[in-house]
Amino acid sequence: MKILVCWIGFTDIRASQGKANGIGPIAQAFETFDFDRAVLLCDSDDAQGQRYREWVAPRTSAEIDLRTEIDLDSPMDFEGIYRAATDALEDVLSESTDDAKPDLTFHVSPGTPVMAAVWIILAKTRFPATVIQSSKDHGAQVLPVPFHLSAEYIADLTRHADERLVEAAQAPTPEDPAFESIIHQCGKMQELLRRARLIAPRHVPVLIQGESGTGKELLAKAIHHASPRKDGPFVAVNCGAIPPNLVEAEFFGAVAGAYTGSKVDRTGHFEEADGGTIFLDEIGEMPLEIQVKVLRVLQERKVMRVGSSDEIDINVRVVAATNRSLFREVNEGRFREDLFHRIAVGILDIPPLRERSGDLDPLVNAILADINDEFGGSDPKELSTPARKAFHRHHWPGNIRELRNTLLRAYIMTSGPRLSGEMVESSLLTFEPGQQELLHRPLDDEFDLEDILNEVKRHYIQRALAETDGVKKRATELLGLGTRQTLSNWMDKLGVDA
Ligand SMILES: Nc1ncnc2c1ncn2[C@@H]1O[C@H](COP(=O)(O)OP(=O)(O)OP(=O)(O)O)[C@@H](O)[C@H]1O
Repeated sequence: MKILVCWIGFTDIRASQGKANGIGPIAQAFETFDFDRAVLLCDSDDAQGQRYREWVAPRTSAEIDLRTEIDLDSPMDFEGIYRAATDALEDVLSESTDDAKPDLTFHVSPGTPVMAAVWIILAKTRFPATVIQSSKDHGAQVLPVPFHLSAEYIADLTRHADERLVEAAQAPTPEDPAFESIIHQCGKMQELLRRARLIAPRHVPVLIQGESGTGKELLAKAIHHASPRKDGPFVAVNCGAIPPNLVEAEFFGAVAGAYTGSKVDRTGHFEEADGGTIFLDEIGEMPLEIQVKVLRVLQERKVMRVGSSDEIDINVRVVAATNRSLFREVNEGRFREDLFHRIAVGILDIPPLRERSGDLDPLVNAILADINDEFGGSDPKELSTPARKAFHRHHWPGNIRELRNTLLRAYIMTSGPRLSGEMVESSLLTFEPGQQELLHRPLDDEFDLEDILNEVKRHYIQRALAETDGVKKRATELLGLGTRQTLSNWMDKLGVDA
């Protein structure tokens, strides 16, 4: 269903009265494009609108939906124009079904510059649409609007929401033992956890963003345990790992018989999490049709099991996590903007390990202590100096799970009391940024040449320092850098510790 939405402008009215040089922008659009329906907004009197409709209707096969008596204070009344346009669009969308989603076009030429500006804002944010314009010389044509207002607008909104949260709590943050399991030392993690402690006790949804294995679930659990819901359940759901035919039943439950073979009622994850926290991991993978239903559950605080019409009250806090940019997912239409705003109230970005200068040693120590507790019994193992150096030499892109698995592999293979350098080396899965991988990264929105070059520099500086026991003069020679000062400058710039 192709729908044109626009104001009836002065030139259109004059054209219909035979007083303009040409047929006016709306009739021009009808000559170039086919529409099923045209929603025409008229801020002049009803009679004038009706006369225009009679004049323009024979020029198009589109059904004309004329909306008159729109009261504007002035042709520059931003608020009135915005409200009239969004009311009309909400109306149009409410009449549509999922199968017949309207394909919207906004015509920016009829009307005032403020009206044109509002169409562009709406087309790039709440109501994605094609924008067209027309002129006497070139007729009607699509107007390219090649920027992503939506992503910037969302980022800005969320930044403000975030700033407000931080400002609201400049008071010292309560120490909570729930966060003790998150090993850290670097400033970035300290700041992140300060904010997490502020958000945890409030009943606000949280969105945790970070690369795979950086500790998103660990942080989500800590938030739950530091909240008044700590005695309630913590239910973790990996949104990307549920078979499509079961998604609905998994989230909302199902009554016996709703599916072939189901003999008993099934409780959904939202119900399981009642009184506690539901952790929606990889929320970016949630299918769009489930997003609508999750949104409804969050708004109405009720779920309906598949096959039942009874509503069940639920009281859950949502903590969601993603390792992809949800801004981009929203912008590209894969994630609903309204759900994004529902869940992204407190936003926490976990930095990858490569940006956590100083965190490697405490993490290695803590993880080894954990492994010793679990497997060591009365014979705990420790790291030899070469083993520790081997950890420093390795390029850890960001993944703490990988660090843990490497330690565990080395531990299991070591029979004596001390993990050797060779054992650690042989336990490392070589994810080093080899030439192939470095030269074949996708040139997508994430690509940043500067970042890649810095990654390489950081990697070799860390290796040189590890191999020379931190003797900068030697490391400078190994790196072929000329002077020690150059090395120090690079280290400062890249955040590498001596
Ligand atoms: N700061 C930390 N201190 C101690 N252990 C950590 C830390 N961060 C992560 N870990 C450990 O690393 C492993 C991965 O963490 P977690 O599962 O929380 O990551 P994730 O970001 O949720 O991963 P994914 O994106 O794959 O779901 C877990 O064993 C976790 O306990």
